[in-house]
Amino acid sequence: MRHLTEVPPRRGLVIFLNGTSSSGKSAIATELLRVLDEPCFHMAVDSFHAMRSRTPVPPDRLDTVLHRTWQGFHRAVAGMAAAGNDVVVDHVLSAPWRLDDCLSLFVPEDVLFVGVHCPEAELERRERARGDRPPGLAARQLRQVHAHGLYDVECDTGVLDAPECARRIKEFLSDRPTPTAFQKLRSAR
Ligand SMILES: Nc1ncnc2c1ncn2[C@@H]1O[C@H](COP(=O)(O)OP(=O)(O)OP(=O)(O)O)[C@@H](O)[C@H]1O
Repeated sequence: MRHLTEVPPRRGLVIFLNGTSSSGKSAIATELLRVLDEPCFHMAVDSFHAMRSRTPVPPDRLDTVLHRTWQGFHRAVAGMAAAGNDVVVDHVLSAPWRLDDCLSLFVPEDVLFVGVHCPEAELERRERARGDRPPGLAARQLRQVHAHGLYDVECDTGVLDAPECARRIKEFLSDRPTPTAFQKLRSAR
């Protein structure tokens, strides 16, 4: 490897997968990384929580610690894209401030906003089968996660498998219309 003194400027693409827990975001992200032509990073909110030390947090500080983790995750995604890296974001927009924060940080024309849907009964079935998520978590998130009501692309993982969702997202990328969903959502604020 040569040590470069200059790297050509580039703005990274952000493929933003939003859906409840167990909706299939990670499975789609894994497929996207397999099929996309450019080097690409899967950035999942779960992996940011997993990076935190296991030191017990006093209950009265927990909300602050969690909010800093989410805010740091959003800024890390924006930073990777600003350095020219393509990113697949795997996130749960289960509170309105999370979308507002992302809208204020990401370059809106560079975001492909993907709604990952799954019927509630199937979410409950997956939760039981996985056994590593609290029962009812996805159902509790369902109402808020898609409340903003606007995407560039939507997938129903109750019908399509992850490779097919990834194929459709990749196909959409080849001829992306503007304004993007992020541009529309930002101008509506
Ligand atoms: N399209 C699909 N069809 C059927 N099962 C799927 C599909 N996508 C994912 N699954 C299964 O659903 C479970 C959850 O998938 P995955 O981990 O991708 O979801 P997630 O949205 O990333 O969840 P979390 O946010 O809780 O990490 C896994 O057991 C996975 O095998």
